[in-house]
Amino acid sequence: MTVNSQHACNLALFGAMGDLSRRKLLKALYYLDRASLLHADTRIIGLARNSLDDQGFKEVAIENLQRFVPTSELDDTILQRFVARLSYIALDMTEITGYQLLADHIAADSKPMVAYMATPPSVFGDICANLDKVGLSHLPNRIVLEKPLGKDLSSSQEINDKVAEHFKEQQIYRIDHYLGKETVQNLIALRFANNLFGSQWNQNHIDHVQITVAEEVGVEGRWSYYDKSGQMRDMIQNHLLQLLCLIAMDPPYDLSADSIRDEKLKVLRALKPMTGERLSQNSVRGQYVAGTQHGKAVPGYLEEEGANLQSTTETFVALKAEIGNWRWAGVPFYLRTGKRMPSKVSEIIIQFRQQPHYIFAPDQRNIASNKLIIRLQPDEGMTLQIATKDQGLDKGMRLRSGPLELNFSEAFKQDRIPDAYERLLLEVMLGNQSLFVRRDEVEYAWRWVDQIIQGWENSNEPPKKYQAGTWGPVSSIALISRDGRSWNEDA
Ligand SMILES: NC(=O)C1=CN([C@@H]2O[C@H](COP(=O)(O)OP(=O)(O)OC[C@H]3O[C@@H](n4cnc5c(N)ncnc54)[C@H](OP(=O)(O)O)[C@@H]3O)[C@@H](O)[C@H]2O)C=CC1
Ligand SMILES: O=C1O[C@H](COP(=O)(O)O)[C@@H](O)[C@H](O)[C@H]1O
Repeated sequence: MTVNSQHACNLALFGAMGDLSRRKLLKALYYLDRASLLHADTRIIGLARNSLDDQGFKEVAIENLQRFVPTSELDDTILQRFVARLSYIALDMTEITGYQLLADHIAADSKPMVAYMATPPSVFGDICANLDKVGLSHLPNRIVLEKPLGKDLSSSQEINDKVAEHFKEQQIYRIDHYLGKETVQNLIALRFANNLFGSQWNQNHIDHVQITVAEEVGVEGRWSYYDKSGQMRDMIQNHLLQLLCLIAMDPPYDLSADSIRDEKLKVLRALKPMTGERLSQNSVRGQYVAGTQHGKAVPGYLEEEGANLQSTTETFVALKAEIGNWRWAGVPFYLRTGKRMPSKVSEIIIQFRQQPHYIFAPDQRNIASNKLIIRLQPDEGMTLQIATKDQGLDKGMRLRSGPLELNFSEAFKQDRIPDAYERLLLEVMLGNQSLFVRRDEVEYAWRWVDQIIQGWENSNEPPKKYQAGTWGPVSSIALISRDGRSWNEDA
């Protein structure tokens, strides 16, 4: 890709001293510079409360890049070029003082401003209002909003309303970092560039879909945020529903942001409500207790730093979701995600149906169907399980299941797969909204998630306990085995 003058911008990084900025965003920007994807005129203005000057911020950036970028990838010439782009403004984001400095700082040139809000959502409204007051809310300026966008539909609407008073939808880039993962974008290529899959992608050929996002980490010192959220709001409402949409959506008219987002929205609207009997049968919530991971003892959720012993927040969710449309009628989507699982695995399993007439040995039925395993992380790639004849004169027509394997790093000789934030920052700078979530998507996702949370709260049932280092409560196994199916064991 070449970087032309249209890609130059003034990136205003609100919350520049926070964890996300220090750990992920500065690093992603450095890698973009290293890949020659930052225009020579692009400037980065850090904004936070700490009283620092430009030099102090440059030092913070260097210190964090030295910490988070492997030494072999930290090139001194690029590092110097990168920090030369940095400047800093100290401000309280809720006060207008400081915004005029920002406006003056960037007034001298005609580059668009990208305001990245790596801050709590409680200040999004103030930042937007203040940017507007100093004349920075016009097109082509854009804003980037970090998650979480509210804790339910109404709080999300409140945030979106405040932002919308000052910025138009085409200026707003809502982050779901899963959409920036290379392998997640690859779902679009897989489905719409391969007739082999495209032609089979419906209820005639697919038996069911599984989406697993298992994390090894616990709450990592984020108790005060996480306990108000839980795995449903933290992971299902955004990341898993976005994955489900990319798997289930109809082919978009083209690759434009709104064509893709229109199709994703239709899926969210077609999700069958989860209430009453359907909710109790088709959902499991869990909370981890002390256990072991990789042979090491780890604490339970209620023993984590800052824990409230009464908490009934879920750290694991399994769901059987159904999509009420022609393509997916009768095809369950099993979703599961949890913290403190045995390993970090994000994968999507497409289990194809068997052929209509079966002619092989009765004990080999389970081999005679295809399974597509899409590994999002780690070890990004795909495996298609296919049935072949077992080799050898003595085998007769015995079947054997074997993998057709595509490992992205090996196949494409990539030394590193770019982090999601690199892709997302680049797309914002290019002004492409395809990998960002539109307001109506966020709100339909909340509608579906809210009724599940409401149902759980009404039932008064506490989450089921599971030991850290296991795949979740046993009832999550029952949820799928009741249908005569099982979670993919290769996870
Ligand atoms: N950290 C992560 O890995 C992820 C974070 N996010 C989201 O990104 C956002 C930022 O997260 P994170 O970096 O972890 O949070 P931090 O609390 O570490 O950083 C927030 C930053 O915003 C600043 N800030 C907050 N209020 C004000 C204010 N009124 N005036 C000036 N500065 C202010 C803080 O300054 P001060 O320190 O002075 O308060 C700090 O620099 C959150 O919405 C979070 O949910 C999303 C995904 C992952
Ligand atoms: O948004 C979030 O995502 C992370 C998991 O992201 P991944 O890229 O490491 O899979 C999760 O741990 C965190 O709780 C959540 O807020």
